[in-house]
Amino acid sequence: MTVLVLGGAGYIGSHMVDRLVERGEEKVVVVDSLVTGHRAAVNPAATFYQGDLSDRDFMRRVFRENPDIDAVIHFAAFSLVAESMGNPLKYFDNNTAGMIALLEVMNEVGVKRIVFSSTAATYGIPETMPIHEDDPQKPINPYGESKLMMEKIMHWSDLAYGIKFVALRYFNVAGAKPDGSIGEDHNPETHLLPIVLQVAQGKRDKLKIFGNDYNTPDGTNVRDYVHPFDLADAHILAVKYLREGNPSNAFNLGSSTGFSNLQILEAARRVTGKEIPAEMAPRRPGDPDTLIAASDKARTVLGWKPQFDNIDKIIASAWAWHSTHPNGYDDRR
Ligand SMILES: NC(=O)c1ccc[n+]([C@@H]2O[C@H](COP(=O)([O-])OP(=O)(O)OC[C@H]3O[C@@H](n4cnc5c(N)ncnc54)[C@H](O)[C@@H]3O)[C@@H](O)[C@H]2O)c1
Ligand SMILES: O=c1ccn([C@@H]2O[C@H](COP(=O)(O)OP(=O)(O)O[C@H]3O[C@H](CO)[C@@H](O)[C@H](O)[C@H]3O)[C@@H](O)[C@H]2O)c(=O)[nH]1
Repeated sequence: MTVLVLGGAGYIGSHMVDRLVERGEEKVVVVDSLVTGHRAAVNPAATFYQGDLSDRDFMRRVFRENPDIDAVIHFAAFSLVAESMGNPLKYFDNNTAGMIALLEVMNEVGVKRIVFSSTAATYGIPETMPIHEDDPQKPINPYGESKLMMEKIMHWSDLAYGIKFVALRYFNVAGAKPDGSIGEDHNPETHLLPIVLQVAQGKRDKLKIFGNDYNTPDGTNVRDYVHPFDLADAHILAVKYLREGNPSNAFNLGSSTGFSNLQILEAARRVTGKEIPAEMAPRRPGDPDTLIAASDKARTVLGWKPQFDNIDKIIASAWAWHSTHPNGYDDRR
């Protein structure tokens, strides 16, 4: 059997590919346009194709050349909340329209299983915390809306074409392979933890904390952090779940513990031993106050057991990457 990983040169996708290759149970094929990803992040044991998943002819060729593909794991999307507020069509085009093109080709070639990156951003401003999978999904930014549309498209494609899906709604992803060989390298970087660690490295002067007047204990946003290896394990379990003939489903993936932006800063100071200067700044548009997952459904139904259950451990793994790769993959285009 072969698994096709879309977006496997990206931050989370590269950890997925690495995990699949090290597990050694199936062949791994990667498709990535490298629009935000890095060729060097892809484990060399995987077969790599550079191209855009919305290019139907290209995707037909990938499936033709790899006839044993029986499941697709789909990470390839744009994912920046703030950017999506200013340029929503970029998100509906790459994320939502990309999903339509992909499902068309999957249906044509008869591949009927897909595990896909959804997000906590589909819930918008939750009415209760922690967030359960059947809570209302009312996104407050175009990124979250683009992902919710992808979930709905998959629902109807299941009914019409029998393409079974698992939507994995990640909360905030942070950390890296603990040996420091792969990690997070976005340009521009907008995520909290890599920015905090770039300040620790001396690459930035200070952290700007976006808003301290939220309805949270210390006024800064609260988020739930999950490690990419734990996500990768959940994807492996989700593929198994679909191969066993189970129905389409959606699962939250988080630690069920919230950390405020100030708590992340304090933890990073503790782990790195660096001062990490910071200042308060205005709110960033599109940020909900608090996002914390109820993730017992993934534990019960999929048998998911996250290993990175401690924020210091997650931050230490990210620091292993940042401190040894001050310029990331060093392949700026
Ligand atoms: N990072 C997070 O905290 C987080 C949280 C929730 C959900 N997600 C989702 O997880 C997925 C991966 O996120 P990431 O942080 O690794 O992002 P990333 O930008 O590092 O990775 C995305 C990868 O997909 C590729 N790609 C994008 N559009 C493509 C296209 N049309 N065709 C082919 N390749 C394409 C990019 O080149 C990149 O390698 C995304 O779908 C994102 O929405 C991320
Ligand atoms: O320089 C910075 C960067 C971020 N933040 C704050 O840090 C928190 C986390 O922000 P960020 O790391 O950008 O993640 P989110 O915007 O919460 O979004 C991430 O987590 C979501 C799920 O919760 C996913 O859907 C998105 O794809 C992913 O980017 C937010 O309160 C930000 O305002 C700062 O204060 N200063």
